Amino acid sequence: MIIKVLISVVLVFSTIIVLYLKWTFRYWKSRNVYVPEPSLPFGNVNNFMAGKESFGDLVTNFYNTLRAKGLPYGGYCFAFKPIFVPADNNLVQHILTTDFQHFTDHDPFVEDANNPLNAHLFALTGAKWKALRTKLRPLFTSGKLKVMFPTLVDCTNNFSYVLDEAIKRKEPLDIKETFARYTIDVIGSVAFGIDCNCLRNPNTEFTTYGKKIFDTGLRDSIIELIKVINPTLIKLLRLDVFPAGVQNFFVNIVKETIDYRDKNNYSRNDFMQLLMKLRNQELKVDSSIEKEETNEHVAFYQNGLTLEDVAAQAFVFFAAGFETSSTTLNFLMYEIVQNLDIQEKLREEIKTVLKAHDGKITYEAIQEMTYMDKCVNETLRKYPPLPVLPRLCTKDYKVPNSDLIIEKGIRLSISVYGIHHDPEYYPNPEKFDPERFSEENKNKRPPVTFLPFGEGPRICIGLRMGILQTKVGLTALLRDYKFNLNSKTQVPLEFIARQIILAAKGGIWIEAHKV
Ligand code: HEM
Repeated sequence: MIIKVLISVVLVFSTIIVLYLKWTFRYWKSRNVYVPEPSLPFGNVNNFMAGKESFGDLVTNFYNTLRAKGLPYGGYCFAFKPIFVPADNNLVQHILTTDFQHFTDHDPFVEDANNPLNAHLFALTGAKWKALRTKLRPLFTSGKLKVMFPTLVDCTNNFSYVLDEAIKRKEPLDIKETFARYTIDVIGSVAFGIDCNCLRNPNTEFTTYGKKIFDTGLRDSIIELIKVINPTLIKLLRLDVFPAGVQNFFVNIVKETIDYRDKNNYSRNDFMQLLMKLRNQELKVDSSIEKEETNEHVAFYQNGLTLEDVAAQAFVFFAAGFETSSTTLNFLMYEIVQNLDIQEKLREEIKTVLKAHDGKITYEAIQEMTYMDKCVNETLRKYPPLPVLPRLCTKDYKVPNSDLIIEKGIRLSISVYGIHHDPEYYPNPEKFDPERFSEENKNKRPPVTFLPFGEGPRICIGLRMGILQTKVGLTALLRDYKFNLNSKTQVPLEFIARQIILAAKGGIWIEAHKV
């Protein structure tokens, strides 16, 4: 009897879910917006949920379909939730910049005392985001970066340790691994004030937990699904957004660092010191910025950052900074081991510029390397580390030249990868051609067609730092070594399906030789 009742309850419950899903699948059709036919159980993301397709590929394919059909936008269904995808350049510009006040957030934010790391800049929403962004802005001025510059250069010293060892053993190198260890050394040092020394010792806790952040699997797809269905469920179900141990590791490191510096009156030129100043309210917010803010924001300024706020920001600098930059270096290397003429031209520029700076890698020398700038930009175009920009509609929005209203609460996916590979903006998009970024060619393209760092008020706050550490790493390497592609690398590349950040299947393997 009980079993019969249970079966009936399950049947009724499943029928309600199926009917509800089918009803939500009609969301876009009922508004005359193009949507590929959604199917049970997850609408248009069944392949993503099964790990067969990356989220980046999913959105890129959809963007390409919209462009092929000549449509300015379309929608897809992530289970219950309708997602909006703009494909028209003007509309993308409106969303990211002109009409930003309707799209201020990345994701709905879940405030949760059990997950203090959640309160980082990328995740925060509305007034809190704006207030914190204003507070953090002074940390990233070129003056501050110049002060941190010697740390970046110091971190390159250990490249030789890894490369010379590989040369001695006649072994190829998984270059992504080497670059990740370099960028962990840089960000660990500038964000946490800790000499991680990962290039010399690959088995530090920083490497383990750093990699864990991006070791995405089925668990992350499920968390993503729960976030899409209803983010507050994360809090209710007491789910940890980050893999086991990550939270404790980063919060404890920050506590220990702050305690040590406070007790020993010790200070360093790094982000941690600046964050500590914000905590103690020593770092003044620019008064012109303060005037722009509403009372709500000003009230938020009046409190310094809490220890958890500091931990969350140091964490996001680390998470957002190390994998993105090492990914850029990784794909840049992939291109220059196949285009040896470009590698040689880069090396020539490095030699010439460094000669004029007494052989030293200085901040000014890096700014003079214009060909390197083009190569880094072309890498970021062809391989944007974040292939999709997320946005949340925070205020109903009428799409220009259309009757469609994007309702508050609707999520958006902006296909950076799709735009960067759109032949209308970048003819022959699979060709690696740094000259696309000559001043003349840049000026020919419409705005918002180069989005590796996003755009508008929510643009990457660490943009200059990311570019700088990529260029410093590349300068040190090409000054001293030549590189070839090893046959272990899969050509053409395939991207790993479950990764949020673009990553090559099987890694990129290279052989190093002394110059
Ligand atoms: C090549 C390196 C990097 C790339 C490609 C990159 C890319 C991005 C992108 C695409 C966004 C989202 C922007 C948007 O929504 O419009 C972002 C946001 C962010 N990035 Fe980066 N990033 C890089 C390096 C860094 C570094 C070095 C740091 C810190 C030290 C950093 C910290 C952040 C933070 C805190 C945000 C959130 C900003 C906000 O929501 O206000 N990033 N980044």
